[in-house]
Amino acid sequence: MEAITDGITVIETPNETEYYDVMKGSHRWEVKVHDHGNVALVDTMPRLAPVGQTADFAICQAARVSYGAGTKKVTEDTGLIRYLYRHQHTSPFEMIEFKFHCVMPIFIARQWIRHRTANVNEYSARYSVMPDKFYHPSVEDVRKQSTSNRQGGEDQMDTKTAQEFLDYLDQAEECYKTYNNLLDKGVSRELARIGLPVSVYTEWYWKIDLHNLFHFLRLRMDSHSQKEIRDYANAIFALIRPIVPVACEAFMDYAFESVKLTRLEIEAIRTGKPIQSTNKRETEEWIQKATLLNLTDHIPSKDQQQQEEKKQ
Ligand SMILES: O=c1ccn([C@H]2C[C@H](O)[C@@H](COP(=O)(O)O)O2)c(=O)[nH]1
Repeated sequence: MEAITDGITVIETPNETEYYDVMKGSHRWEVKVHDHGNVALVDTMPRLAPVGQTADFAICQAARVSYGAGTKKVTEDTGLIRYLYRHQHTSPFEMIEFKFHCVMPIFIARQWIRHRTANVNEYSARYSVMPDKFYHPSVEDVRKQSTSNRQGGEDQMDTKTAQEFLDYLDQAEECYKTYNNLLDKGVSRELARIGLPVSVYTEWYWKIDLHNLFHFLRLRMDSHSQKEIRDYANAIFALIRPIVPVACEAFMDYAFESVKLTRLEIEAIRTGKPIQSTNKRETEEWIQKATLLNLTDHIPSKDQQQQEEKKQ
C-alpha cells in the first residue's frame, strides 16, 4: 500500500507474519507499592512482536542489521542475546524502551532521578496542589541504623521506638492542614509546598531503554539499596520480565546474580595465598565472594583477620 503525504510517497509494507500486542491489548499493567505508590507500565517499544516471539526479537533485529540476516529462529536469538549481554554489546538493548507511570514519595524520587539516562515528566507542585498522601511505614518496617553500612538500615526497631518514629511522622503529616490553609489564604503553590516533608508523594512518567533500565535495576534491586526504592525496582522487573524474558534471564545470569573478580582476587585463587590487599573493606569483599564460591581455603580465620587489622 502507498500513501502520499505532502507529495511524499509512504510505502506501508504488509506484514509477512502475524504480529501480536506484547501488552495483550492493555494500556496499563500496574503494581501497587507501599501504602499509596505504584509503578505502571503504560507502553513499550516494540509494542508488536511476531507471533511465537517476545519483544526480545527487537534486540536481534538491531544486532543483525549489519549483515542483513533479519531475525533467526528463537533458539538462535536466545544464544545471540545471551552472547551480546555477556560481552556487554549493549546498544541493541537500547532498541527496546519502556514507559512507566510511577507514584512515589519525594525521598525515593531523589534517588531515582539520579539515573540520568531516562526521560522524565514530573507532577508540578507549582501548577498543582500536592496530594494529601505520605509514605508511612508500618511498625515492622521501621529499621534500625545499620552499624556495618553507613547508608542503610537492616534490623527491625523495637516497637516502642518504632511507635515514637511513627508519631513523629504523624506530626510532620499534620503540616498538610497548614499547607491547605495557606493556599486558601492565597500563598503561592510554589512556596506553600516547601514546608511539606519529603515523605509526600509525587508522580512522573519515566521512559527508559532496556540497557539503561538494567543498569538501574542492577543498582536498585541490590540488597545495598534503600528498601523503599528496592520495592519499586522489584515491581519494575516483574512488569518487564514477561515482555523481554530472554534479556531478563541474561541480566540475572550475567549481571545481577554474577560475581566480578578483581585482579587481586584472581591472583589469590591462582596462588592459594591471602589476597594482597591491606584494605579492610576490599578484604571483606573478597571473603564474601570466597564464601559464595565455596572457596573455604581462601577465607582467613578470625585470628588472621585480627592480625591483619593490627598491621593497618
Ligand atoms: O542509595 C542511595 C543513596 C543516595 N543517593 C543519591 C540521591 C541523592 O542525590 C543523594 C543523597 O540521597 P540520600 O542518601 O539522602 O537518599 O545521593 C542515591 O541515589 N541512592
